[in-house]
Amino acid sequence: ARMCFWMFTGISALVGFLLSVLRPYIRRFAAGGVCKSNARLDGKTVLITGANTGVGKETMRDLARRGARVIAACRDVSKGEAAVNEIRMDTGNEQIVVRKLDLADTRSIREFADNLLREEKALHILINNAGVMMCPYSKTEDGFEMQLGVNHLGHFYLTYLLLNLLKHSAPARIINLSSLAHNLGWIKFADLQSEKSYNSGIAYCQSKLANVLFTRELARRLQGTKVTANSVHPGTVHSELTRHSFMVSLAWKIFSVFIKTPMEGAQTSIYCAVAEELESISGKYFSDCSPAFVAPQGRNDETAKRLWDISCKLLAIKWD
Ligand SMILES: NC(=O)c1ccc[n+]([C@@H]2O[C@H](COP(=O)([O-])OP(=O)(O)OC[C@H]3O[C@@H](n4cnc5c(N)ncnc54)[C@H](OP(=O)(O)O)[C@@H]3O)[C@@H](O)[C@H]2O)c1
Repeated sequence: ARMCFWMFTGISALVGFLLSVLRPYIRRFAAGGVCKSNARLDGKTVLITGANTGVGKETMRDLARRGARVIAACRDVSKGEAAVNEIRMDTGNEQIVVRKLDLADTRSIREFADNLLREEKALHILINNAGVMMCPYSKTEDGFEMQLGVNHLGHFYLTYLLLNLLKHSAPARIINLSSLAHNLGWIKFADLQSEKSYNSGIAYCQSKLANVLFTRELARRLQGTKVTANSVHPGTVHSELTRHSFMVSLAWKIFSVFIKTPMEGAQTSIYCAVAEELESISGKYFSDCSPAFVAPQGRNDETAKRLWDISCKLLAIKWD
């Protein structure tokens, strides 16, 4: 027992020492790609969902610095106001507004879109960023499983309602926050809403795969419109996303040296929003500001079309 104790202590000390020496190098590696574009966004309007915290907030900070008018769509307006006030002070940009949007309620999405269409003359960049991960089983106001409902169906519906404005404002860009987790996902057509069995991890991966498939099919349908659609993996990022899973939250803390800050995590969204070389690139999936590997199930056009049709049916919309 004494030998085990000393071995454990020795190995821990060695690992601790190595980590402290290597920390700056690991951090540089973990930070990933950086958006190098200096493009300005004066006169452009950007909408970011879930902009009050995490990746969305840092994306807002950067795009506000570039002069954009930013609409921060948040389900909790007071949290949104706090984030926006901080960013107004930080960037000097006074053209940032908060609007209420609950993606777990199609009535809220409709109200949000109606107001936006009344108030805004143009929309150049839509960033479907909000997300929920591994929450206990629950349903949205419309009875959809929460992760599918918020991460996929909510953004699908929002995009549908705002698409004409984006087309009128073209060139315009749509950016959907997906995840590396899409690799582990599959679309459970026989039990899309996880009514027969629910696993919070499987449901999250399914919703993130749905983001990739939606982007793919949307890009195909948008050909020739000068509206592009791409999806993004922000990296593994310190944020509030892990709030529902103690184990994931613990893992994030233990491996924190490998995990991006929200500003590092925002780089790929920012890149997709502003990079000049992406003006006509559509239907791709990006990570670390570069095109990245898409799992075979995320490249399946049949699945993408089937998911599209089912999403329209669930939302009772006709989107040809
Ligand atoms: N963090 C990562 O490691 C990671 C990795 C891969 C992909 N992603 C993706 O990146 C995106 C941003 O995640 P994050 O890390 O920044 O997470 P976060 O800090 O938890 O932020 C998520 C945002 O979504 C909002 N939201 C949740 N449910 C909503 C609803 N029903 N209606 C409207 N807004 C809602 C949250 O609002 P409240 O503050 O009011 O809850 C919050 O503003 C997500 O789509 C996530 O899946 C993150």
